[in-house]
Amino acid sequence: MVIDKLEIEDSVVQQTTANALISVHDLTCIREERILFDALAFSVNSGDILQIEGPNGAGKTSLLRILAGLSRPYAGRVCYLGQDIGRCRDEYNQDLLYLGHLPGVKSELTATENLHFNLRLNGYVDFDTAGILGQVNLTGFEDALAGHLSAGQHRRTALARLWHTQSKVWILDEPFTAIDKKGVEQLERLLLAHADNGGCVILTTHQDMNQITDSRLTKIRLDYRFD
Ligand SMILES: Nc1ncnc2c1ncn2[C@@H]1O[C@H](COP(=O)(O)OP(=O)(O)OP(=O)(O)O)[C@@H](O)[C@H]1O
Repeated sequence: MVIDKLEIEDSVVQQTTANALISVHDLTCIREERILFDALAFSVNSGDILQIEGPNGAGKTSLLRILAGLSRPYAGRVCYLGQDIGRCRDEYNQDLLYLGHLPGVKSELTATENLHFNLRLNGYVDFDTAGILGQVNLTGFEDALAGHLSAGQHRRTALARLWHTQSKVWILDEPFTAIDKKGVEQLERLLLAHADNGGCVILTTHQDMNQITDSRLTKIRLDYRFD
């Protein structure tokens, strides 16, 4: 019987990371001939909140995009439930909510239309748009064009889908940007509740968090490298 190398690697990965939602193996990323990180290995379980730290340009967004399957690493692999994400793309995409630091909100649509569009795109058909927008303090702005909203309200429009999604894996690039203090606390509580309900959160932020204490966080630091 011939077993290809990937099948052998898959079985090893499944044994070594049986309980992990996400596992990362020997991940290397090179941009513009600069190694951002190499041989990175870690896993993320249900209940985990993982913060990727590091200075501007260290490679945090690059790592999140690789974890979300939006770009490919130079080497290494990312697995979801022990399977390479390239091999379980549909299942992974269904369980993944990725919010990049450009929040994917269309200026020419209203807050309601944006939320509706994003939830429908992710397969949801039955939801209370006004109720969800109320959760992010956008009551009264439901019909405002996103292009006319403040920066914080614009960001809240993007974040609103977190209050409805059933995706387990949340990958969030700078989710607190432009959000006021109360909104940050509200979002932190939502992230904690999501993790407590069996999901996981992987995020970057340059902002201090108060609700999510250090004891609740796992941190991975990327440093700016010149080699
Ligand atoms: N698609 C790309 N092509 C070429 N270079 C890229 C690409 N994406 C990122 N880079 C470079 O990789 C480096 C890391 O960028 P990245 O956005 O991952 O950093 P970051 O840690 O998220 O920074 P910040 O804290 O400023 O958001 C930067 O020098 C950037 O110019």
